[in-house]
Amino acid sequence: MTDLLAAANAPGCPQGRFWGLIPCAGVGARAIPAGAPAPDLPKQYHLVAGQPMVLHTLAAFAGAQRLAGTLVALAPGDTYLDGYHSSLWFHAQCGGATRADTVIGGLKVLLARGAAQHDWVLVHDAARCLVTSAQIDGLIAECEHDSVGGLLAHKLPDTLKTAITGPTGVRVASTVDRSDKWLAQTPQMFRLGSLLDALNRMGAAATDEASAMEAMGHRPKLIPGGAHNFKVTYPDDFALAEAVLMQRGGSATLELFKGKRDNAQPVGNPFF
Ligand SMILES: Nc1ccn([C@@H]2O[C@H](COP(=O)(O)OP(=O)(O)OP(=O)(O)O)[C@@H](O)[C@H]2O)c(=O)n1
Ligand SMILES: C[C@](O)(CO)[C@H](O)COP(=O)(O)O
Repeated sequence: MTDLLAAANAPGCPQGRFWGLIPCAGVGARAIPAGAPAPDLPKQYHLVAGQPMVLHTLAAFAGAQRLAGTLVALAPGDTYLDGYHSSLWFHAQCGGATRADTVIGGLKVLLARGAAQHDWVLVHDAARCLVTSAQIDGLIAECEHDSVGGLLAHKLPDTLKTAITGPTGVRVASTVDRSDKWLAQTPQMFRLGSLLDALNRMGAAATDEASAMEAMGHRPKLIPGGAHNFKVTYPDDFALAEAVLMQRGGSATLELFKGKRDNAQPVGNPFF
């Protein structure tokens, strides 16, 4: 079994390898409490359960069995991760003004470092720090033989309203049928070349990878991801993420990166 998996990830494999890509170049404006000053660091570096949020995300990717490597796409000038090294991920300052720009920059770096057009890429928000290695491997297993690819998503659990804003405030305009509604999560998994083409065509209007693929006429697979795979977006979300991580034990991230800060030597990665 191990040999089979190694072969599936070998360079030149016709089925393609699997790469992680973590857009990590946002500022986290919605995570700042109303009236509070802007923090020194963007939200992905805030401490959650004792570690910078993105390290929890990276721990999940480091634990996924099928990935050949993971790229963290940082904003230009962001050196926060310089002291952290792992054979399983690397980082590059290839971020852009929008999430779509950052993903496009990351895809180009992967291609420049030897990834193939037909390789698969799993794009995942740095700020979605509760994803598990099992979910990442599960998404690969569900999508690797699909002609398009797919994404983790959560079937809408609540009644859905549209709103209208008028002189008496924000009021309900209508109630929408929720039977076919899902919340898009990440990772979102597509062939690297197809995704780059789709994002280049759609540009910043693509708030996720799937919407760019949809605009090309594709129908990505929806794979249930669960309520815990939420994106830390608003101030209250930090406490929720911390509670889930502490309930899980919270130690995997700590163990994985312990001692890797300061004077650590880069660890050789066969692909980078
Ligand atoms: N130009 C950007 C914008 C966002 N992201 C990343 O995309 C993910 C999801 O975006 P979001 O939660 O919206 O993060 P921010 O853009 O930082 O948040 P906000 O919109 O509140 O400023 C985050 O990991 C964020 O770092 C990115 O890499 N490049
Ligand atoms: C990619 C995403 O997390 C899927 O829900 C989402 O679209 C990101 O949107 P944001 O506005 O950049 O947070």
